[in-house]
Amino acid sequence: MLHLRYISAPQNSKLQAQKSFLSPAINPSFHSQRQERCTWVSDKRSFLSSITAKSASVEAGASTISTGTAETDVLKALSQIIDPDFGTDIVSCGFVKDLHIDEALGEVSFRLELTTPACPIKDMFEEKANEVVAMLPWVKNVNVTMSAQPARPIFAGQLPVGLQTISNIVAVSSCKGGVGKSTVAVNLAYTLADMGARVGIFDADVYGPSLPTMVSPENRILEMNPEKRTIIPTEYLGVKLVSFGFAGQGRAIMRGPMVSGVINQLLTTTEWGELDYLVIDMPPGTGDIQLTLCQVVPLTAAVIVTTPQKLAFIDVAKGVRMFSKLKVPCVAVVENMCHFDADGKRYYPFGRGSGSQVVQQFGIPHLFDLPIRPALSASGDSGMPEVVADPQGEVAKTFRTLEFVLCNSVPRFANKAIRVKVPDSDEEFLLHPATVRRNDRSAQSVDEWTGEQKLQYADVPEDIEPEEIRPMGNYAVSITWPDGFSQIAPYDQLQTMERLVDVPQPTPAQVVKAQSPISPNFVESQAWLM
Ligand SMILES: Nc1ncnc2c1ncn2[C@@H]1O[C@H](COP(=O)(O)OP(=O)(O)OP(=O)(O)O)[C@@H](O)[C@H]1O
Repeated sequence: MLHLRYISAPQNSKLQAQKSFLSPAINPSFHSQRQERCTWVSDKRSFLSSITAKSASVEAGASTISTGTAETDVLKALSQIIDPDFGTDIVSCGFVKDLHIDEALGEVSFRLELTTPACPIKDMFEEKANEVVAMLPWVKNVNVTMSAQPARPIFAGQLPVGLQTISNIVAVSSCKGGVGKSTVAVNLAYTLADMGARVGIFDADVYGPSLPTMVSPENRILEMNPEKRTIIPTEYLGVKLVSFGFAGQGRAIMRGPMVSGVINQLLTTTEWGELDYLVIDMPPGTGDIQLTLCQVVPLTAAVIVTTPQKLAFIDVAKGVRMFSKLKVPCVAVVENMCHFDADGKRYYPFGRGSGSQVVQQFGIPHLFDLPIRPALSASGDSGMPEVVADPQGEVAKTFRTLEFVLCNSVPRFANKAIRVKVPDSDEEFLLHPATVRRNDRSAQSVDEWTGEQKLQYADVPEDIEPEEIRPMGNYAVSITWPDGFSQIAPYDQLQTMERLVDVPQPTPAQVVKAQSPISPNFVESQAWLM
């Protein structure tokens, strides 16, 4: 079942991290001879798909006509529900908001605010929340509403205004044309939208834009805001759309640098508004145009589309390497047109195995097969994505699983991170400061005798920053936190914590901006090297 997949391979590090947070004290070796260093870095990139448990998780003040016991009952009941992604209960995660209790009438209402509106298990959360609260003996009526946290800006202050309110930017890429990249991009975008996310599609293919054929917006020409000199996206079924094909120019005859300029202008001057996901339909290939695009935009994740031919493997490998160099995680490979069924048999007209070879060789966690389906082609040509035309069909099911994988594989990026360096082993990784603080195993955080966790998840603000990090011999670092707490963090323990994904190096323009007084941390961070 889907639920099982949710905690599959890509989540291992998270689960391990949570285990170390929740379980009794681990036994780090205090005699490690490694010389490791911690650096405090901050690149202004906000956490994607993360939670903010800044304050007490429930707005207790909002409760009405309730006794403390009733409220405790409700919270206790809700704390049985564990978010498999964070390994923590939904109360500690800060998801429960606006709790209202009328004990006399037996009425309870609250809102569950999730990290993303496209949360694949939101229905499960809603159902479970209803169920556990309804089981309380005095409860007669439960009213649960679902909502999502607002989009979080990425590289806030360092990106063009139009991109500042986009939470996740996902590249759908292929190394050759005609393999079905646009088909995947469009159907993925509409699946995300169907899950309740605010979505945009940017068709970055200037030479052969496919988006205008695949969707049918009423307004087929992009409008300009003459005052702000910005582009207003057109829209179809709630998804915002920008394509050169909507610029009234048709296909372009342009040289590379000019193309890059046009793509960047279209992308960065668009008023996207708040988006949970921007899906970029990349131009095919791995040349300068693609590279420039990836450098301008802080990509959250990439999905690679390929066909099963052996030859395609070489091209796909190029794509994976490009994203890997840019430190963009490839979360899935879609092997399109892999087979078709006829006369009760399955045919593989392009051979088999190149997708699984990519997955094995590059450690990409998920492979999806998309068969050749006349309906997919027809829906592409008719301007209505297949997942919209046939939401219960096989294709829609595949895309729901891809959406599920994407939402759960979107890594937690380094916003402000502690860089742990292991000079003798080349090992270097980033940790979120709040994770480090939450994993403190001292007597102040964990009961020495029972192993019971005293420091609760929500006790540590998500945006906590260390004041000072000092090495202690070669086995640990001492971290001073703003509340005065001095944490001794052994390197062995740091190694078990959930790691953040490093982000692409900033472009010179970003560094220059980061040196302004508005965002000093970027540069300051480089000085934390020990
Ligand atoms: N699985 C499939 N079954 C049938 N037709 C498909 C399938 N996938 C894609 N197609 C069709 O193949 C054609 C090419 O697909 P698409 O435009 O998505 O490819 P692309 O890689 O984006 O191409 P380009 O690089 O030229 O933009 C389209 O007509 C599309 O409808």
